[in-house]
Amino acid sequence: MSSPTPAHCAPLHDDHARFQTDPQFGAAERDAVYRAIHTRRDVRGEFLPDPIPDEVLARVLTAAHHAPSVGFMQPWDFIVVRSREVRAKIHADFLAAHAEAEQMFDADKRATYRNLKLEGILESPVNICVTCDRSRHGPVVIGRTHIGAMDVYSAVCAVQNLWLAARAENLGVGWVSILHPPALRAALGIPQEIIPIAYLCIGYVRDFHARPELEAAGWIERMALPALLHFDGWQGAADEAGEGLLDAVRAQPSTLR
Ligand SMILES: Cc1cc2c(cc1C)N(C[C@H](O)[C@H](O)[C@H](O)COP(=O)(O)O)c1[nH]c(=O)[nH]c(=O)c1N2
Repeated sequence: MSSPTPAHCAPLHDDHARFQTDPQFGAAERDAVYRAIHTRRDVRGEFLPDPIPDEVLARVLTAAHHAPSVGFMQPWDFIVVRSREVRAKIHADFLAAHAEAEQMFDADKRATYRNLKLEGILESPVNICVTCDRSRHGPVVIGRTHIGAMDVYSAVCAVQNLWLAARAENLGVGWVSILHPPALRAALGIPQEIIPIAYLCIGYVRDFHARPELEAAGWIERMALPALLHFDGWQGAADEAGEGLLDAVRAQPSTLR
């Protein structure tokens, strides 16, 4: 199953045109992007074992690689993990970390926490570890001169691109962070100077949940966006323009609230 070069890429690669020749999104394209954003889910328990075709995974990884990055640093690497043996090591570490994590919550929440499905390391056919090379392109990076964590934030942008592209490919992704970093490093042979950013499980799914699973489980609800909007400063109240924006936010479909 080969796919043609996407139309929006062709002019750039063929003529090295300076500007995009077809820059405007139509309504259907816009809606497709929002659909990917709003229907993306963190997938844990719904994975199917079906293999992911190489060309599909290649598109998803290419999307990740086209994320924004500070100073165009592209600090990421992607470790594609298919080996059951390697995944089993990481899963064993998850079980240990998960048991420790349970004890960190208040006693009345422990039983709920214990019963949450929080990973699909063995059920998903592919795991991907996204890393950050903090020294890539040397010590001084445009945009990271005063806020050192910008390289890490850039690697997270790659994760989000991957997650959304995967959704558009009908692939589920689950981020697993209940792991001991030294164990993850050891299982994957990650050098000391490289930071593991995200351990992701990826695969086709039986279903995508309609809502975040933590919300459905009564753990935490989605917060109301108007309560998170500030105007001209943390303490700022909405003026007339602000009220207009708040009304527009409140008019968003109720299914998104
Ligand atoms: C940095 C980071 C780390 C984690 C997560 C996310 C992010 C951004 N999430 C997924 C998280 O629980 C989920 O995104 C929210 O609950 C919202 O649900 P949806 O992603 O909208 O389905 C996550 N989920 C999980 O089951 N185990 C985990 O260890 C983690 N870790």
